[in-house]
Amino acid sequence: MKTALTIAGSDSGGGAGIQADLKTFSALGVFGMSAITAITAQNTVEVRSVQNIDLDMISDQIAAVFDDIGVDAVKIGMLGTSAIIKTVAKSLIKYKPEHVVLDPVMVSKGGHHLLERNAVAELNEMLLPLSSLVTPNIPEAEILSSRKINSEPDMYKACRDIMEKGPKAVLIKGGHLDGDPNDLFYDGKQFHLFKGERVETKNVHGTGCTLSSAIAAHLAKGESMLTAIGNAKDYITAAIAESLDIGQGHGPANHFHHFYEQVY
Ligand SMILES: Nc1ncnc2c1ncn2[C@@H]1O[C@H](COP(=O)(O)OP(=O)(O)OP(=O)(O)O)[C@@H](O)[C@H]1O
Ligand SMILES: Cc1ncc(CO)c(N)n1
Repeated sequence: MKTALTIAGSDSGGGAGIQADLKTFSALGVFGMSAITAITAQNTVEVRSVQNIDLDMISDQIAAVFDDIGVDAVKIGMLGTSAIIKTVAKSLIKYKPEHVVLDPVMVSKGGHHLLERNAVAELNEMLLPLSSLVTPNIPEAEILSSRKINSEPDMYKACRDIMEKGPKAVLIKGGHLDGDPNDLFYDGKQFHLFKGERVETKNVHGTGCTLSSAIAAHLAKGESMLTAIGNAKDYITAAIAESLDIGQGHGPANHFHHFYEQVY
């Protein structure tokens, strides 16, 4: 069986972070493993508190998985601090996984900072060069490219800027712009626009986590980058279309709607 490792934060509410990633891996038939970087007390409304995990514990979790089981693809989510970024970068340099999908998580939907503001330099310098694909949303792409993004043409310019930081490819998610949520891919040679159709719902908690872990799962199964992204885009669109109206805020994407239909 193919395996995927998520290096990310825990969301007690189950909609984002490690929990979203493991649900996605399972739904796509890949064996999911985790290295937890931080624990958040979180629900559909807010992040109440955050506890970062000790650096040694983070690198031990990663080493335990690589030394024994092996990893076909890595997904990286919330990293919290520049010290955690450095720790994860060191592990990636040691184990050299073939596929690394980096979701540069910075701020939660409710506005809570999940990455120290001064850690962006480390993200750029240490992790982007180790990534097969980096998947910023619009605000994250603005920070990584130091450029305002108000339209699709701006996304093309930001893709070029972000590629200069050294990832093998970039996918800017268009969900935060008006209109249909189209995501723009660039690998330094070709652009590809992955077109979406906007689902009118507030239940979009964890959609970025889900998209990046779905890409990692499809890469783990041996698909090419463009095929993996296309399949992951179909997966997140269906998971948003069937998203769950639980909690008072942004409800989560639904990974198992076929199964849930039977048990409602
Ligand atoms: N309302 C929507 N309908 C359909 N697709 C959407 C919608 N909103 C976002 N998407 C798509 O979902 C994926 C995730 O994008 P989004 O911009 O929501 O990520 P994000 O902001 O990083 O999410 P989060 O921080 O909650 O994890 C992208 O493919 C995007 O185009
Ligand atoms: C733990 C965690 N990771 C990522 C996100 C994405 O917004 C979140 N809300 N929480």
